[in-house]
Order: sequence, then C-alpha cells, then structure tokens
Amino acid sequence: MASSDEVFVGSIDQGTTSSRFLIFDKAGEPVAVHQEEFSQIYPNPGWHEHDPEEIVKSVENCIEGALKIFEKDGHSKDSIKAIGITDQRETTVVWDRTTGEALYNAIVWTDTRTAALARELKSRPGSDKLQDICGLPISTYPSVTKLLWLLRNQEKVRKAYEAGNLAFGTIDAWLIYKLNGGPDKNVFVSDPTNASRTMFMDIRTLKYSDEVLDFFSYEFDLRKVALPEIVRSSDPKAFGQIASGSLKGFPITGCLGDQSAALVGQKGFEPGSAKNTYGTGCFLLYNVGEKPVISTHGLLATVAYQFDEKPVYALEGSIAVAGSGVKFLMHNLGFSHASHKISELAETVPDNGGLVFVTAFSGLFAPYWIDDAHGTMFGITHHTERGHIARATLEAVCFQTKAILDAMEKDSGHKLAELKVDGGMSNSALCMQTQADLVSIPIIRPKMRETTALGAAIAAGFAVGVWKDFDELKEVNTKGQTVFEPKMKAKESKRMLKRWERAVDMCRGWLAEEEAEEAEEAEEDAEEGRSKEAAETKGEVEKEMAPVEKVDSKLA
Ligand SMILES: Nc1ncnc2c1ncn2[C@@H]1O[C@H](COP(=O)(O)OP(=O)(O)O)[C@@H](O)[C@H]1O
Ligand SMILES: O=P(O)(O)OC[C@H](O)CO
Repeated sequence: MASSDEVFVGSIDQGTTSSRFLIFDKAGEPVAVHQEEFSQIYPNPGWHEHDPEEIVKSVENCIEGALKIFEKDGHSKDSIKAIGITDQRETTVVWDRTTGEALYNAIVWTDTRTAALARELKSRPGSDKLQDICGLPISTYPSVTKLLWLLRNQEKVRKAYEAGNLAFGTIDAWLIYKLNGGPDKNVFVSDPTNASRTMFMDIRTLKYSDEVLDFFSYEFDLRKVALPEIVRSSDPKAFGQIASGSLKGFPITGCLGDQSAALVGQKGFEPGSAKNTYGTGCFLLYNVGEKPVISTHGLLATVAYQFDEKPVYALEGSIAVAGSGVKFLMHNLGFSHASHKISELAETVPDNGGLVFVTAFSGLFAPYWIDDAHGTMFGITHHTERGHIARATLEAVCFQTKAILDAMEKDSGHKLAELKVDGGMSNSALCMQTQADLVSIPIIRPKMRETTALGAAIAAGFAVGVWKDFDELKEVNTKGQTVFEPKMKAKESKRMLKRWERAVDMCRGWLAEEEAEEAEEAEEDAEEGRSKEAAETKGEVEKEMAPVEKVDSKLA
C-alpha cells in the first residue's frame, strides 16, 4: 500500500512522433506512463506538419491514462507535487490570441519547404552576424523560417498579423497556453532552451534580440507578432496551472526543450559532460558551462537549462533523421511492423556490404548543413539485400555522430572520454555497438531510458523543493547501465568513415537548380493569391486558401 507521505512529479513529454505522460517518484523511477502516437502529415515532398489541437488532445489523453494506472496502484493524485513539460523544439504554431484558435497546422522542425527562403535570407546583408547573437545558422531548421513562410503564404495568418492578433510559439508555449485554458488566462511563456531555437533570442542576454528581429523584419514587422515571454526553465509560478481534467489546479513548474531535458535527465550538469539522444532525430549536447561557445565547425550554441539566474550552455550537434529512418523502412518500404525488427534485420548481415545510405530526408544537418541534399543510397550491387539497407540506416546516424564529435573536439578543445546515450533507437544494441566502434570511446546506456521526461520532472521538482540540489540526484538512474566498448579495428572504422564522407560529398546540390525554379513558381503563385485577395470577397478567398488537408496520416 502506498504511503501518504510519498512525493511524485508528473512529466509531459511531447515528442515528434508521440506524446507521453510519466509520473516519477523521488528516486527518479517512473511509476506510471501512458503514451499516444498522433498523425504525421506530409502534404507535399519535404513538408511535415502536426495538428496543434490533436497534440493538445494527445497530451490530455496521456495525463488521464497515466493517472488511471497511478491511482489503480494505490497512489493518490495529491502526492503529485508538480508537473514538468518537455517538447520537440523549433516546431512552429501560430494562433489568434483573442480566440486561442490555431491558424495553420504546426510546421515541424524537420520540414524543408523553406529551403529557398533560407537561401534568400542567407544572401541578405547582415546574415553572417546572426549566429554570433543567437547561436544558430540560418537554415530550414529554426522556427523563424517557418514563421516567415506562414506570413507570406497563409491568408489567415496574415489577417491575424494585420489585426495585431498573431501569436507565435514553439510547442511548449502552445501547450502551456492551452493547458492553462487559452485566452482566458493567457499564460504565454517559453523557457530559454526552447526560445533559443527560434533564432529570435540573444543567447547571452536570454532576451529577444532587436538586431535579429530587425534582420528578419524586411517584409513583415515581427514586432507586431506576439512572442512568448522568456522565463526560467524551473519556476513555481510562471507556467501557471492545468485548467481542466483530473489534474485541474495542479501547477506546471518546469519546462525544457527535449534535448536539454535529456541532458538534465542524464545529469549532465558538469562542463564537459555530454549525451546523445537517438529519437526521431538524434541530438548530441555537450555542456560548455556558463558561457556559450559559438561554433566554427557546424555546431549550434544552445541553452542547456536555466534553473537560477545563471544559464548553462551547450554545444549541439543535430541530426535530422535517426528513428525516423527506421520508421521509413517500416512504413514506406514495408520492411517490418516493429522498430526492433529493423535492428534484427540489420543483424542478419555481417556488415553493410558496401552500402552507404545518406538519410538526408530533410537535407543534412550538423555538421554539414546541406539544405539541398536528399536521401541517397550508394554502393548498391546484386549482393545488396534488405539487411544491408537496415544496417546502413542505423549506421548513418553513427557516422553523423562521429562527424559531430570531431567538430565538437575542434570547437571545445576537449576529447570526450565516454558518451551517454538514450532515446528509442538506443534500444538497438547493434546500433550502439556500431557507435562505439566508430567513435572509439565507450557508449553508456542507462537502464531507464525515459531521460527526457525525467529531465522535465527534475526541472519541475526543483521549483517546488522535491529535490533541492544536484547532489540529491546522485543516485538517480545509476543502476543497470550497459557499456558498449569499441571493438572494431581502427583501420576498418577509418575505411567506413571515409566512404561515408565521400557519399555526403556526392549528395551536395542534388536539388539546387530544380528547387530554385520551384521556389520562383511558388512565389509567383503566392503573389497571384495576394492580388486575388484584394479583389475577391473574404469568404471566397478563405475557401481557396484553407489550410492543407491531412493527406497522409500514417505515422512517420
Ligand atoms: N529497437 C529499436 N531499434 C531501432 N530503432 C528503434 C528501436 N526502438 C525504437 N526505435 C526508434 O526510436 C524512435 C522513437 O524514439 P523516441 O525517443 O520515443 O522518439 P521521439 O521522442 O522523437 O518521439 C522511433 O523512430 C523508433 O523507430
Ligand atoms: O523528437 P525528437 O526527440 O527527435 O527531438 C526533436 C528535437 O527537439 C528537434 O530539435
């Protein structure tokens, strides 16, 4: 029977492919969990959207589902002291702040519809100054390009902008706003780990940068768009409380972007510690301490967390496709119905058989930043079978991680002694062994791999005194870890890496010409739409430019 002085913290983990709610005890063990997948919408090649309302609903369902298990096990919901939120970052939601209505589907971080726009922005004077201010290079990845696309191309969004009612937020801001009851309470906040992914935030002051806003305001005045207030990642009041459902009145007291949350969940509090999370994408964060490091080798500067007045920073290597490559083999190529089966398929062959799969479905992110690459397989022969393709899909993430670690070593001057890992794809022992072989350092995988959710719970717990300092977390999630030691001969791993780099080079420029033409055409179409809008009645125009229908609801 549960004791009445038990203390728990709830954690909402809103990822790219699923939402989860977990309830952790003070030892950092999850005692209840409910997870739901939601629709992945791919209206055009390179486009990736989520339905913002469906995301909120999935989170509410997860809360109810986990709570049911929790109470069935004899716990009282009153022992839940706080709730944390962690989310997929960059994904962009726009809504009308007078009604709380989303004005378009959320444009997901992986979406590459803004490739031409990113090129246009890069060619403008002053574009080379931005990374030093906000830590990110211009690309399709941060929220800003998505917001500009929405302003240019969506009538409803432009109308709200003109009326001064347009609100923009990443998923954390949207969820916090909606869970608090929307326009009634108008809790409109984001934390620095999320705000730093928009490009609008000055990474040193943690405030929106005038210089950056000026740079992006050449067509639309971004000061007319409501941006969420940036507050600390752990705060007893700023995130408000849940407005309805079984947890009505429960306080939200922590918020972290999912990759920062995983670093916290892995207790990467010391400068020099790092983690790599193999989820939908894969993200390596390296704690650099109290000053940001602006990369000169293709990495990002980001905020790791801000628990008190001093933020802690990280260098980040972002890989767009990790588990989503596994899902691609399952759903698009019909290889299997379960992720672990892809790993088993990869084990049916002793090596990649000469096959290299550059899984550049969203271009290539760090450290390459090639917007105009698409997924490409090299080295197919009569010998190639499905096992080789599965193996090459897992290896692609490991190769990119190696390139990121090399860049990190150059930027930071330090070599990592070991790498902590987590995320769904880290379940694959083959993938983790390959990783150890390619980076030549041990890979440490914890037994409890819900580190992202744990990180958000820690942020929330700190705000209300469930944990008081990092020392109290020492024993959390230390038991039962697996260590993958490098086994491959150096000559062999070098040969594999060389082949990978050659494949990456061969991917460059795949779309350049074609895309430029398409962008021009799209711009002409949009222009035509804008003139029509002046001439036609409101009702007719809205019908014509209604948000894209869900054309594909299969999961990524
Ligand atoms: N055993 C496995 N082998 C390979 N990939 C796996 C395995 N288990 C899960 N995955 C992949 O991990 C991803 C889910 O990881 P998760 O950390 O939940 O992601 P997210 O938080 O981005 O939704 C999926 O893309 C899934 O295909
Ligand atoms: O959904 P994940 O876990 O791959 O994470 C998404 C990232 O936050 C995008 O930057």
